[in-house]
Amino acid sequence: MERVDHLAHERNKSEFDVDAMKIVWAGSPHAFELSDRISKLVASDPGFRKDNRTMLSRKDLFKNTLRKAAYAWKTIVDLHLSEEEAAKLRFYVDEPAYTDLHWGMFVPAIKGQGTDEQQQKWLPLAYKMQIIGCYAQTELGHGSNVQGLETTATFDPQTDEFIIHSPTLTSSKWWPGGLGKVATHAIAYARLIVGGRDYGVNGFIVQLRSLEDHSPLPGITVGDIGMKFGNGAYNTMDNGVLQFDHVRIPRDQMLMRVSQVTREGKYKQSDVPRQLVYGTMVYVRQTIVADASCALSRAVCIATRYSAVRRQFGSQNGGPETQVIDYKTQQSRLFPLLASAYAFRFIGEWLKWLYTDVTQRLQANDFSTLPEAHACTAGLKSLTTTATADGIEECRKLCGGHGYLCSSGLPELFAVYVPACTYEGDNTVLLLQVARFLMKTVSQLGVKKPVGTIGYMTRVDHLMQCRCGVQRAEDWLNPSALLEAFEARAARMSVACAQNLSNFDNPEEGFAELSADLVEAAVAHCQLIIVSKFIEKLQQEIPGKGVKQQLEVLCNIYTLFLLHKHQGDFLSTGCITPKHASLANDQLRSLYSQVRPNAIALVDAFNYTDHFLGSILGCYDGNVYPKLYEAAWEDPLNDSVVPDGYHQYIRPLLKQQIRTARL
Ligand SMILES: CCCCCCCCCCCCCC(=O)SCCNC(=O)CCNC(=O)[C@H](O)C(C)(C)COP(=O)(O)OP(=O)(O)OC[C@H]1O[C@@H](n2cnc3c(N)ncnc32)[C@H](O)[C@@H]1OP(=O)(O)O
Ligand SMILES: Cc1cc2nc3c(=O)[nH]c(=O)nc-3n(C[C@H](O)[C@H](O)[C@H](O)COP(=O)(O)OP(=O)(O)OC[C@H]3O[C@@H](n4cnc5c(N)ncnc54)[C@H](O)[C@@H]3O)c2cc1C
Repeated sequence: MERVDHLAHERNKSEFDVDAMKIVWAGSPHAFELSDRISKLVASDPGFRKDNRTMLSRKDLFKNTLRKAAYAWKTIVDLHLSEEEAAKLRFYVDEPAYTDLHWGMFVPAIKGQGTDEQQQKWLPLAYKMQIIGCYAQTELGHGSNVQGLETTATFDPQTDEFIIHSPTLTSSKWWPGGLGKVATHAIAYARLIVGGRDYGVNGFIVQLRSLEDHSPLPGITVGDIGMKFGNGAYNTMDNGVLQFDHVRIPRDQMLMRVSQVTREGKYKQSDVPRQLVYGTMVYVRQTIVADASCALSRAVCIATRYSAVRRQFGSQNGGPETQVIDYKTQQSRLFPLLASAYAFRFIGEWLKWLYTDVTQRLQANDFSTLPEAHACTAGLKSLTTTATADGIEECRKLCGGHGYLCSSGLPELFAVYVPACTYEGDNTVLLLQVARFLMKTVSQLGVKKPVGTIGYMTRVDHLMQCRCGVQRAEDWLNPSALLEAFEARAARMSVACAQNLSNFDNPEEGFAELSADLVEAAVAHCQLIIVSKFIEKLQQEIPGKGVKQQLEVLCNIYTLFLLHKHQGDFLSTGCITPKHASLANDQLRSLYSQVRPNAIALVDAFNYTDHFLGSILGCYDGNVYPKLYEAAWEDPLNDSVVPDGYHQYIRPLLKQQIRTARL
């Protein structure tokens, strides 16, 4: 039977070359070809089916994840997939699993913090999955405060070993993904104690389980920490608890790139800064930013397609009702999220570039850009994950009642995504790191020239007193007007915080007292980075009919939406007047009308398969109602017409009601 495309009339309206946009979204023709091929490979293989996840018990769910991970590995080996192809395949399998931590943190930690010899020894085993690793940093008592970790690694010069020990209940490792049931090895973070002196936290490679029968090694107590938020969702992951009871490991299993302990028990610090011990977190935060656009674009794709299918009210003379996407309120909630998905895509690309650049500099012993890289990865991770988690929930509401069904894909997407606001650094804690960087920059103005993303501070005198020149709504389309408003707001908020801080005798006390304002200043700075990189992206040549114009509309929506949402900041710092704010809002409304005919094509450009989207509401052909109806009958509760428990719990009730009625 020929498939009917219920969204064809929407696709026909689009004013740009969707195939060209697909390449812009993917990043390059090569990236597009890779994503397209691998996503179709996964979608067409029943071994990667995922539509039954929310109905399985935890044990069945977990076993199914193990099966899928093993099947994915077999596919990778059988098809001789490259590293890049394998990573894409894991991405499209779309199920949190121990492999995320093995490839995403264990391997990068050895690469970033191990010496050449350590890499030569451990990486080949990890690459072939002959060992499976996790990243065991967080403890029951401490996650954010890494310096507060309690696990100890005490050097024993007699045996040339470290003794890894959990001295308290609160020092139990708690949360590491893959630890609970699978990992054979961990990078465990512990306080390095040499000759009775505490040298702070460092990473150690510790074997946890036998490679023969998977039983925990002597001195190791390990298990899963229990069910987490939502059905299915992150419960495919075995986040674990781990205690060490005087576990001995050879000295050469301390990751020794940053500091070393010699055979004689001497501690040595390399030339590299100590902060590189935190390097794996910087790497993962950068990947999380890139990932935010994937999660948000999925939710937006579902909500946009469904908003074009769904009709409510407004029928004229018995004709069709209004598509809900035509309501201005729906547009004002949905289109900023569509624009954010594109903005996060481009900031993710830029951050990847920044990370590569800082890595190359570190290799050449140039550590000058490390503080900026830390501030950018921390701040952008915080901003994009908060906006994405909120955005997925908004998309669920945009889909009305049907958005609450698991078959919409949105509840599970939210439940899987929302811990991103906490893991790899709580979002508020990370913004406070950005605020420290900003306060340091302001205090050094005139002594040290700010560069890179903080370069706008060189014009602080101008930014403190400039006036917005916008006179008509269209003037807000001028990138210089937008940039200056965002730069002035960010600079003024940072300078105001710095001035307030100077009123305190004790700077740390002042920082704690003003921390809520400091977080807002950090948000303003990070929003400026995203806006400025989107504008920079549009200064490049972008091929394809109408593609650049669409991106300009999205960039303006993203920027003016932020200005509208945070107009309190812009007004209170005097960067704009109420008249400017009102003109910005007028312009925003007009931009929504421009994006409307292109909305479906703009989400088609994500090129997601129905398998990856995992949503009846978001399916490509828009044939929503028959699919919802069919799916309802597949629920196990509908296996029988009369439910289990009828004779025990319903019938006696009904009988009792009959007797009461007769009385
Ligand atoms: C494709 C693959 C996908 C992979 C996805 C994986 C799956 C994901 C699944 C989920 C997986 C989830 C997995 C997980 O969740 S793994 C666990 C993740 N845990 C965290 O993220 C903990 C968060 N806490 C911290 O990072 C630190 O303790 C903070 C930063 C809060 C404070 O720390 P501390 O109290 O020690 O520091 P300080 O404030 O005295 O500052 C000291 C100096 O150090 C500088 N500094 C601080 N940090 C960094 C840094 N990073 N690079 C460079 N520099 C840094 C700082 O600017 C300052 O500089 P200066 O001012 O003195 O110059
Ligand atoms: C799903 C998931 C997977 C994870 N995977 C791993 C893993 O693989 N490996 C691993 O090691 N860890 C992992 N973690 C742990 C994670 O990294 C930590 O939970 C995270 O760093 C937050 O730390 P916390 O839990 O100690 O939060 P807390 O620091 O206790 O935060 C609690 C509250 O206190 C606030 N707060 C804390 N400090 C400050 C401050 N200085 N100023 C103001 N407010 C503050 C926070 O904003 C938050 O509101 C995972 C966590 C989750 C949820």
